[in-house]
Amino acid sequence: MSDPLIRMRQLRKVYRKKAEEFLAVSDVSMDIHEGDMVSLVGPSGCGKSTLLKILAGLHGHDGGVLQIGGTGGAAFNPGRDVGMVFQQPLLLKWRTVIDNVLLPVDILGLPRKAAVERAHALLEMVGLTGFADKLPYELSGGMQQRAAIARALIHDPKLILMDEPFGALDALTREKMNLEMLRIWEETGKTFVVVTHSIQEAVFLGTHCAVLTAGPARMADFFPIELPAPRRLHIKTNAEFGDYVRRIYDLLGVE
Ligand SMILES: Nc1ncnc2c1ncn2[C@@H]1O[C@H](COP(=O)(O)OP(=O)(O)OP(=O)(O)O)[C@@H](O)[C@H]1O
Repeated sequence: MSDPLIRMRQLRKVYRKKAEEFLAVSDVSMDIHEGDMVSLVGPSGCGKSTLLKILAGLHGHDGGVLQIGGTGGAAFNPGRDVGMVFQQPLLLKWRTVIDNVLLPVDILGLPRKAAVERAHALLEMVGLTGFADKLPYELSGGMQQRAAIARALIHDPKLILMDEPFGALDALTREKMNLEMLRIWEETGKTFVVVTHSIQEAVFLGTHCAVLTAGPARMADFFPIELPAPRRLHIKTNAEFGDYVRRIYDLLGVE
């Protein structure tokens, strides 16, 4: 098998404030290969966002090993090689949808002409054809989040990090967005790491799942999810799906 895009071994992060120390992430070990869709699930405060911030290069780590980028390729540059999607779309309200999608291009100083073409193609891919010149307030919450996904892909990053991307959406829109996201993942072949509070969502989306626990912070398990592809909503009624969900409930100590 090829070298992983991301290798973590016993990764650890401590937040320090004056004399106080708080262990936010510990014992995180996993290999993430190109094209994987990894879901990170766990209770509030178990360090999911902290782990994403470490992968995004926004925080350092205090112990263990983190290697990103595999071997043979150019060095991994988080500014260029990571696309982020947050719980809120965080679109700039004075910029049109296409100009929001182009924001990373402007920030990174990349050539705009080719990027405009790519932005239109991405808007088509996320189902927003015809909305390029609208302002964010003219879009529904789900549509805004689609624009945020297009923005995360515009600079062709190697790694897409999503922090509770559908947490602010209603249940039905969230299920639709899960399907959309799987389609986008299949079309782009990119590597995704997705934080979720929802055990069902973690199982439905992931090729792999990392289960984190709090108090003390640690990784309880990391395992592949071998459910039929392409995933369709009805697999949620399969016994195998239920087995994965139960495994996570057991790891989290939920009766
Ligand atoms: N900058 C910081 N300084 C100090 N402590 C922090 C900081 N950021 C997070 N923490 C603490 O680290 C722990 C992990 O936080 P983190 O945001 O990574 O958890 P999470 O699993 O993403 O939580 P949630 O699901 O509620 O978003 C929490 O107890 C939090 O209070």
